[in-house]
Amino acid sequence: MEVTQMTSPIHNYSEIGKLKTVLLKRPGREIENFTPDMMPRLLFDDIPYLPIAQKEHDYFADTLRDNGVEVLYLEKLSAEALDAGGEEVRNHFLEQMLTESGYAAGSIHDALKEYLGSMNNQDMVVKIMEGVRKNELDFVPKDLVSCAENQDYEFYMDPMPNLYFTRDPSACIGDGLSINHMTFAARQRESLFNETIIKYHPRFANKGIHVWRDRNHTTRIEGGDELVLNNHVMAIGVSQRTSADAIQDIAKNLFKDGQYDTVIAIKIPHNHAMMHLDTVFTMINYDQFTVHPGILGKGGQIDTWTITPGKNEGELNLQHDTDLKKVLKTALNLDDLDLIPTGNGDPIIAGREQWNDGSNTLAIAPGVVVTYNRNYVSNELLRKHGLKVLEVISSELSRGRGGPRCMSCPIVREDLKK
Ligand SMILES: NC(=[NH2+])NCCC[C@H](N)C(=O)O
Repeated sequence: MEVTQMTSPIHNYSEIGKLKTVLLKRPGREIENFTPDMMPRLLFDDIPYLPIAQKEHDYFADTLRDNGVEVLYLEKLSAEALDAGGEEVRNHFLEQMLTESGYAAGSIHDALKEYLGSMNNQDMVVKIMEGVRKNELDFVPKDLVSCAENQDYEFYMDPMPNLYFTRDPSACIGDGLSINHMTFAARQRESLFNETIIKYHPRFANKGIHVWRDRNHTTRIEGGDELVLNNHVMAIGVSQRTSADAIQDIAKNLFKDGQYDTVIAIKIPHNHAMMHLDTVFTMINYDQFTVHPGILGKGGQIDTWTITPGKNEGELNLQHDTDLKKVLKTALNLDDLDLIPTGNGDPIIAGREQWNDGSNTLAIAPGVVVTYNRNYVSNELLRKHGLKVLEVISSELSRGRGGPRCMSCPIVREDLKK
């Protein structure tokens, strides 16, 4: 099924088509603005060293630019969207952000509104991302609600250190996107930036972008689980971050309003190291994939459900199978395919390199992938399988538990030639 010409500002019909436009977020003070006891709740396993993390991220962005990719930044687009939307949009965004930060009304709400409201849009966006400490406000709690706040806690608004993982709050699928209700409170506010950009930024507003599923849901889905395998097949992880309900819900929408007719739900272990499908499985060429052996059972089996439209609208057919290769070959119409094991079959190396996102590759063209340099065993194996591997530096970036695919949200890719 051929894809329409690129009329929408979003055009993403595969995991491997030549990457033309991508959304990144440069790490800011938010990745240092927390203490060790906050790490579990903020989903971090260490506290990165900001200047080096920024240097590494700039290297990542330059690697993409050097390969013809237009790099957009979340923090810039968010401020530009508020500029374009005017005072009413800015006020609604700030009120929504304060509400989702726990302050819908009251004296603390008013103090935060005055503090953030005194800034221009760029400074306000950056400050919200960095977090707001109590000592930044000239505010003395007087009423019961504000006095009852935990006085020992440093923040009114938590930092948002996971923002540089732009993969997760939204996912571009075809000429639309999902704007995600995410799983943990630490990340749930993130997709408000994406929603604001799509609604009000001149590049995206009123351009016929289809929202396959918006953030106003209780069931959860994150972009690390959403893989666009081609122009009619998706793979979505049933994971720590994405529920089966949400998968069925977006599948119905994609089938009804899009050109997608197949969603392969892949059940992976529910844990922090493998929080998304793309930490253990990515598509890197027409018939090549990375896979972490740790998700495959003794005979290589894994639970998958191939979801297709049912007889009547809104109904779904599910076909369970445990042979991943067979499921992919059938759905993608491939005679054979190459599942390349992270760590080259060594269980210790596989565990180490998966932890540091050795499976989390970003394809910028068929057979051309960006990976973390630290995963040298997996990188060497990819080269032996004919991949062109562009390594980026990662000592500080990887402390957030995400790799090149996590740190990127493809917006435009060229259609596949075959
Ligand atoms: N697509 C991905 N694998 N994203 C990785 C996100 C890492 C982040 N610390 C979290 O736990 O959410």
